[in-house]
Amino acid sequence: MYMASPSDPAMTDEQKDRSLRDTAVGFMFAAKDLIAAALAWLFYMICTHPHVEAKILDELKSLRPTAADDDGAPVVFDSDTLRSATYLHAAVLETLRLFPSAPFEEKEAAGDDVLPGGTTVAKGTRVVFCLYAMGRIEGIWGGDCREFRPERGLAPGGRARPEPSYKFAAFNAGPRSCLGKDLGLSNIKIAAAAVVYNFRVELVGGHVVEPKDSVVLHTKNGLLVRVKRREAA
Ligand code: HEM
Repeated sequence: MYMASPSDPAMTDEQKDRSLRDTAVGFMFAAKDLIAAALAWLFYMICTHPHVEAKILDELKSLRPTAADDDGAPVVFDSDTLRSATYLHAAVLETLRLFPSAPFEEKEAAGDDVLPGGTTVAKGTRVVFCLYAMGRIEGIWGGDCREFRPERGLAPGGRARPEPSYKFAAFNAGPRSCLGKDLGLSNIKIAAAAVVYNFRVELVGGHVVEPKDSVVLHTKNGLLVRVKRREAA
């Protein structure tokens, strides 16, 4: 698809090459860094919210694993099976709300415009906004916006309750939003489900976990954990 795109006839060959190169680099970063960062924060949340870990585990136990542990091999779940894991899905999105893997977003005004708050922006102005901060604004998420609460993303009865993309913008919104959203979420859930089901992950005592100031929201000092097989935990 990307070899055929962009199809804008006004683009020069050089611009097309550059667009293709940038997209390829984007895919590499997306597949590696954004998913890895999201997984680190998800496990930080799981370690610090044992009741969430218990709920994810209960949900996984209610599903049919893709590979059983008859021979002692770890149990895994595929993406089709995990489609009904709505609590795990909500926990991943809640993690991305508080710790968006891409914490900043940048836009350039295509023409003179006025932002909803009344600020005027002239054509060509670059506007940078911080998704990390947006996840912590009471006016957007309510008084408990700093709490990690997967239930926020669930309707009564446990069904997923999607938020508008302009409110939950971890995958960007509008025509340039993330093309790998479903694949990314699916990768995160497959990895998280396999680890949570088979292992107990505990933070190493005294290890300080805080965001690193960078274009991808990594943890500043990594995430030091102890991992134990569940039956031995
Ligand atoms: C947790 C995982 C991911 C997150 C949080 C994420 C987030 C984002 C964000 C915020 C953008 C907009 C960037 C910008 O405006 O400059 C974006 C764009 C994009 N993402 Fe992802 N992404 C993830 C995973 C993936 C994966 C796995 C792929 C592909 C395999 C992917 C492919 C892309 C592509 C191709 C774009 C550019 C779309 C365009 O400009 O038209 N992403 N992503």
